[in-house]
Amino acid sequence: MEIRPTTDKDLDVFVDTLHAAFGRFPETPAEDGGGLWWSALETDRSLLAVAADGRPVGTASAYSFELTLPGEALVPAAGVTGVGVLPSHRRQGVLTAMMRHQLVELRSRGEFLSVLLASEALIYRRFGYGPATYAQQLTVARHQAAFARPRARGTAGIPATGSDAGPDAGSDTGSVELLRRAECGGILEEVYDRYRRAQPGALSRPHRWWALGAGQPPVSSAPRHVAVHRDPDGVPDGYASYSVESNTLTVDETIATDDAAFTALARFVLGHDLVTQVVFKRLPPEHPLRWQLEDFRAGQVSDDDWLWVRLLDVPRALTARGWCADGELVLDVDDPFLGEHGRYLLTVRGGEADCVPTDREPDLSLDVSDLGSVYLGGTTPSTLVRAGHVRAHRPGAAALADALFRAERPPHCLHWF
Ligand SMILES: CC(=O)SCCNC(=O)CCNC(=O)[C@H](O)C(C)(C)COP(=O)(O)OP(=O)(O)OC[C@H]1O[C@@H](n2cnc3c(N)ncnc32)[C@H](O)[C@@H]1OP(=O)(O)O
Repeated sequence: MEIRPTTDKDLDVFVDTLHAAFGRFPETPAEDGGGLWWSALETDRSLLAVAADGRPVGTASAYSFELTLPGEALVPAAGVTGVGVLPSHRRQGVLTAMMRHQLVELRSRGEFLSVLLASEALIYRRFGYGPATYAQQLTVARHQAAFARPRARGTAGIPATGSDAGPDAGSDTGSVELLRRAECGGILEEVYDRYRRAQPGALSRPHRWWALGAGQPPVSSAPRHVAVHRDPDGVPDGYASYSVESNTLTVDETIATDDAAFTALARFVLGHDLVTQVVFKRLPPEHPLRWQLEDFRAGQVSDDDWLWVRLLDVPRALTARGWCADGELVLDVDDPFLGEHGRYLLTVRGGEADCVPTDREPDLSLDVSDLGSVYLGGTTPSTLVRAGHVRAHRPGAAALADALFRAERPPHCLHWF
């Protein structure tokens, strides 16, 4: 078997093979050639696994994204996608060969992080990926959707997300306008881009995604209503893209650059007539919306992992992010898939880290996939110690690691790719 890069000429074969791996058929291409999820594929980052008889049997690709790290650091990240192996060739090591080829190639491009959304949770840990961000689906019965009066006294103004004071749900001084997806793509792109730069765990949505309508709504051009929130000066600062079917209003995503805009948008969709429930997809864990409702049980929550993270260069990755607490930690990191092992002294001072090889006794021993899980601050190291996956070599090591790895706000990603 050979793993080879693709060119534009291979796109049809790539798409065909990938669909066959999922047991599907490629949708009929739109006349203008856009709007399909694979239209944003980067052929120079795509791989085909070809069997000895010349037949393509596996695919893997990657997008060029920017990932926001804690401390609002924007770094390049490879978004692994389009992974599939024909049912006739499974469990013969095709994926393993493609993953190895891909990781080596990413490193040769100078990349130090790769991320993916896993179709199944059992596939990617062996390749060094760990779940790092989580998303919640909140289903609210509309008859229970009354908002509580904020209990904080003396709330002045409407602070930005992540500040300590909460927004007064009733004091929005902005406005909500109802548009169609087809008429507000530019607004969505601009608001999303502002939001993602300040949100740890968020991925960029390259302009070509919006231009092609690639991916899922509201990036795709599927018909959607869009509630656009504007600040008192008329500047868009949030949106909720939604559709209504069988008395259920489903919000694809609610993007807001502050809590007040989010609250206004939530009020807007929860106030929709002839709807019995509102489903908010892909909310960040611990989102305040449940707390804002009078009836805490009005919302039903289901949790899912979202972004999986893989470190390709531990010192570079650890020095690239910002840090909220000072301290020193010795990490002993095992990377069995790449046959590597390293021990690093992580020193954090004033929000920045230094990370160098050391032979000091370790504080924590962990697999690179577990380092991926804690990297963005969405999983505490102590959880993985308690689960038996990370070894703490001294009392207090896990608590120190928790304090160090915490992000200024829980990481969250809702971009589908
Ligand atoms: C980022 C994305 O694109 S996610 C999309 C992933 N693709 C899909 O889910 C499409 C449907 N599935 C497939 O195409 C294939 O089953 C794949 C790609 C998941 C696996 O490809 P394969 O070539 O069979 O994997 P490979 O033979 O290299 O397996 C490596 C190991 O992973 C294990 N493994 C692979 N897939 C799975 C799975 N779905 N569940 C559990 N274990 C798995 C294998 O058992 C094997 O274990 P071993 O080393 O202990 O023997």
